[in-house]
Amino acid sequence: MLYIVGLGLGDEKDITLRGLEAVKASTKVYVEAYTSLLSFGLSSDGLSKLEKLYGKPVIVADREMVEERANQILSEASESDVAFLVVGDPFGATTHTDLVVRAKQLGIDVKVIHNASVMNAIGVCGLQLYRYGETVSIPFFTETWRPDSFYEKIQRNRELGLHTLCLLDIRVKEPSLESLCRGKKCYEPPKYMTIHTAINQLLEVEALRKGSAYSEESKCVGIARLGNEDQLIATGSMTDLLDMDFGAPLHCLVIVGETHPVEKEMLEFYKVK
Ligand SMILES: C[S@@+](CC[C@H](N)C(=O)[O-])C[C@H]1O[C@@H](n2cnc3c(N)ncnc32)[C@H](O)[C@@H]1O
Repeated sequence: MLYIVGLGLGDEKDITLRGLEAVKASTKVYVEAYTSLLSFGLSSDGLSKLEKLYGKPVIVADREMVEERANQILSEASESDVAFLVVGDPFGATTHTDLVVRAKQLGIDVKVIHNASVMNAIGVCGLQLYRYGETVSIPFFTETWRPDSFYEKIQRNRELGLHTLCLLDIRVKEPSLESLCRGKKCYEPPKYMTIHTAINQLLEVEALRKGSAYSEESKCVGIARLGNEDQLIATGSMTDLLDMDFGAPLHCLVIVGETHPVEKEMLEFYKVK
């Protein structure tokens, strides 16, 4: 059996009882660490906390292992129970459907155990799922690479009066991730896009494209460390949010479309000023 287990967004305690049972029953445990990272995954004792709770070793599966060595994981799962842990939900934003399809094609039983995900950002600020358009990703700009395909998507959403959830880039220079999790010296720490950087990039693209998709005055919701004890939600114009310090990662941003009166009332609770 291949168990694909969501770990949730907070810390090691957010695994469900069902998920923990699956881990305990498994002979091998992998943790996928490239679509998102938990705060405990970043600390030097991050992995050992998991290993202590599960009572067994945990293998960090970086992007290369998941994409290129999936066969190894699948062949192990064809012989015994294997747990593949995913921060958030296995099908939240970056999905693991490929692994599920391949396992099913090989006749391996698959059980997915869900958990909270970045998709909870949709409702946490009081906006309604029905009123969201396409989600976008904002990649880090470099001197020579400034991709802006998110612009048309946001523009379309805004024309329809819909909200846009923006997921912000995480850059992990592998193989630093494993060494980071194991508390060894890490030559290049992962880079997480902040709400601040995302808004600056969004405004830069608007200034170039001049399509009036949004402006400095557009209402947004900044969400930091969703699902953690110190989660922070703040709503205001892009300029208001640029003046705020949202603190430690992870961050995401919602560009607000037209609001229902109840959504408006909810947003008032998170107003910056
Ligand atoms: C690919 S998605 C995460 C997928 C993950 N499997 C899940 O279900 O949540 C990664 C992006 O979501 C956002 N994100 C993830 N966790 C977050 C959190 N706890 N608080 C705020 N944003 C978060 C960040 O913008 C991050 O770069």
